[in-house]
Amino acid sequence: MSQDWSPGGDHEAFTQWALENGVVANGVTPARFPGRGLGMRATRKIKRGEAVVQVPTSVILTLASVPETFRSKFPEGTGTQAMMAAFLTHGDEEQLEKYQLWFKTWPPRQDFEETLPLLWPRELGGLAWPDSSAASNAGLASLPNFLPPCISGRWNTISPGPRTKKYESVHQNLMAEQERRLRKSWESVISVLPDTDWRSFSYYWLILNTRSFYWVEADQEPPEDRNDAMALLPFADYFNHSDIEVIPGQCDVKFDSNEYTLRATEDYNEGDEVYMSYGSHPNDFLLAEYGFYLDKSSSDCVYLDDIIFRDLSSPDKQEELSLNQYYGEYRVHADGVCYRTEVAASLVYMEEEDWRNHVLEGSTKGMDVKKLTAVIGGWLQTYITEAEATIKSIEEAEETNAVIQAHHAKAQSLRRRWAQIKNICETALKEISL
Ligand SMILES: C[S@@+](CC[C@H](N)C(=O)[O-])C[C@H]1O[C@@H](n2cnc3c(N)ncnc32)[C@H](O)[C@@H]1O
Repeated sequence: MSQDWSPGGDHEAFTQWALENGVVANGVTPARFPGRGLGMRATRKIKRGEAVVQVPTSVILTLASVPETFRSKFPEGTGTQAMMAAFLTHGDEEQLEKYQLWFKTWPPRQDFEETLPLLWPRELGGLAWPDSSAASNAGLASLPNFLPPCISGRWNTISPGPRTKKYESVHQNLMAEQERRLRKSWESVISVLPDTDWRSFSYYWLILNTRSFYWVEADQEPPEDRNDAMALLPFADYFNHSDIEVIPGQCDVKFDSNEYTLRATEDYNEGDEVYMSYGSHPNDFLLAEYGFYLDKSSSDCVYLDDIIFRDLSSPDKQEELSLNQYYGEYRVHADGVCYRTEVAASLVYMEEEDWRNHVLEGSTKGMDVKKLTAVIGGWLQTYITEAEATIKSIEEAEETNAVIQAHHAKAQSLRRRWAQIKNICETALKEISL
């Protein structure tokens, strides 16, 4: 009789294929974990640092696996993800034959539609795509915003402060960046292969987004855009994420021209789920990019930039922050706010000259802890008010809106995420008030 964690026939057949093709599984096997799909289960005690999976480069799927005759159709500068997703959509059966058992283990498109906000209905913050009933995203701004601001860039209770400078942020306004990347890939592919099917292409693009590993060919320099350094690794793509702290110098993943090696970053007992860390990502990033978030995570945080720039809206003050390398990326963790946030808060109440001397030379003239706490406390309270208003509006929509009712699990997931956000801000508020 099969146990409840048993992965099922397709996964067993694929595992057999992987082992026959040189993949080494050292104490781990694919298994089902409720709420996480497939993952890796320890078949014995595992010690931190042990190599648990090794994948030979002969079976990994990289841009180099895409035949030159296919790649050469695309203009220079076309992204790796776009070309690989196009190959998976169009590549001839013979070329892809050897991977068929692997492809059967991947989640269906329906799973992405359930879990990834960018494919959700517009009422829940999703976007218009070529297969949507809505032709464009016009009118989105008039709907209530249920997604966290780090994902949607939108707020219900405030207008974000202006940004007079550009800066790179990996964890804010996530959906706009995802949309930009996916649309760019789509446009470059249909310009070359106009008969490409959107649903297949976007499926493989999302498979690459959620299952790929960092990879650079042995003889090549790392590309400027990290997204161009990707490969799909059969079998290794079963690992689920946990917020494990990777000890510096003890890499959990390593590759060379022969193989990709994944090491355990913790001790495990037989029957435990063995995780890998996808990176120190806040929950909003995990939700937007991977379609899940963690109940507890020391990497979780939210950003105050939109709130802070309301109080520091003048171009002069923004110039001051920028010149001193303190422009943007203002984080709140449950244990308080980051130093950048404190520096920005000081600029609200200090004379500019005192602030500059403080930032550049450590002068304490003009500093006032009470005023600092009041400014930061006000910012955190603004976020808490937003969380409370959004939770209320999700609850109301669950009573009154048929679309939200039909997508109850998604609405509940957002409601729980907003409760986490409120808790982060409240805990941080207590910390700074001590
Ligand atoms: C690399 S795959 C891992 C294998 C995947 N669970 C499966 O069933 O094929 C990444 C995807 O697994 C899921 N996932 C990873 N870690 C998770 C976690 N801690 N909790 C819930 N889902 C998780 C998410 O759907 C994510 O997009």
